[in-house]
Amino acid sequence: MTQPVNVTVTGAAGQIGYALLFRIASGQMLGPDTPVKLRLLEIPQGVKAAEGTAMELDDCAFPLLAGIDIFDDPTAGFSGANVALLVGARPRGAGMERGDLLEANGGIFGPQGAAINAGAADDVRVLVVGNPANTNALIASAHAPDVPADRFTAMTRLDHNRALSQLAQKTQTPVSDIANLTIWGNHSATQYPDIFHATLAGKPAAEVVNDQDWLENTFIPTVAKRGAAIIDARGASSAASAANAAVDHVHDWVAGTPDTSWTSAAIPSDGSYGVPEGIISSFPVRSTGGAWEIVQGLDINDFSRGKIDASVNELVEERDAVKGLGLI
Ligand SMILES: NC(=O)C1=CN([C@@H]2O[C@H](COP(=O)(O)OP(=O)(O)OC[C@H]3O[C@@H](n4cnc5c(N)ncnc54)[C@H](O)[C@@H]3O)[C@@H](O)[C@H]2O)C=CC1
Ligand SMILES: O=C([O-])CC(=O)C(=O)O
Repeated sequence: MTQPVNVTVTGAAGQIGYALLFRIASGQMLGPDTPVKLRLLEIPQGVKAAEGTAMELDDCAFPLLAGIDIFDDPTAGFSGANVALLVGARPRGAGMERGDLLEANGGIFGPQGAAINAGAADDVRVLVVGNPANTNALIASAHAPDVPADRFTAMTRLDHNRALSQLAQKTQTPVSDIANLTIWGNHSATQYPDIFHATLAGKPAAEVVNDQDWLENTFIPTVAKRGAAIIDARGASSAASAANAAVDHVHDWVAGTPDTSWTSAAIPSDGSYGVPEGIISSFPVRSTGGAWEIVQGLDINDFSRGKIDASVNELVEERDAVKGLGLI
């Protein structure tokens, strides 16, 4: 039997945790031949609910689930972690400014980065889901100097999947026939879903769509503001779709992306496409050999350039803000 993979999930008692843990334990994230040991990390008030979720996980009798441990201490929770899913975060409260939110999350992601640095496995791969995800990932990475920076990523796969569905519906194309869509920038309303390199059954998507008004005034805002639309409709933020995207992200990171298409993930910039080095920005990415690579050599038209720059500028502002607060 293969050695179990240790998967630490923070915010395990939250709504994404509830949708995510069962998918991981069933083998959908790491494949049908890989046993997993779950390490659930919560704040003390969340431990009892996490215990309840663990009871339900037991009750599924998943053949691949090799154990569940629950922690309220990050150092213990990340000890030996091969995969770390950082879901728990401080939500924006009434009257909270962006600086307050960044500071509150710095208090979570700084210590978690340090705990990953201290005790995670050498091959640890980190996905930050908790918002503001890109900057939280930057904070965690800054506190983990011994872990290669490219192991810290943030989730824009939900945005990518939302964009796939919107384009599929507009063009009456099966999702499986769409390739090479990209989300650029921040997981925020400034993100840029880019169809200019996408293909629909091999045909250029922008030519098939041939509707700049739809692109600018329907597609981009629908994808970028989908999170708020879900909150408005459901009375709670996206949970099952966020969990699904986390499963997709880690699955592709570990197993590799198919040759037929790239995907989107927020990873540390190497300066590609004019994105300042070190910023954790969403790019077109492929995974080979267990590492993300930015797809190179794409022509960026003026429309895309403006949109990418706007979102990247927001990331630069967030980085400067957390630097100013002494969080990185
Ligand atoms: N990147 C993305 O695409 C998406 C990100 N999100 C974000 O994911 C995060 C989680 O969302 P939900 O599960 O709906 O929230 P939730 O409020 O239902 O659950 C969050 C859980 O995290 C726990 N928690 C808080 N601080 C913690 C800490 N320091 N250590 C461990 N656990 C901690 C809380 O006790 C709670 O159980 C939010 O920040 C949300 O904005 C949500 C959807 C999509
Ligand atoms: O704003 C939120 O908490 C939810 C979110 O990130 C999304 O659905 O994209």
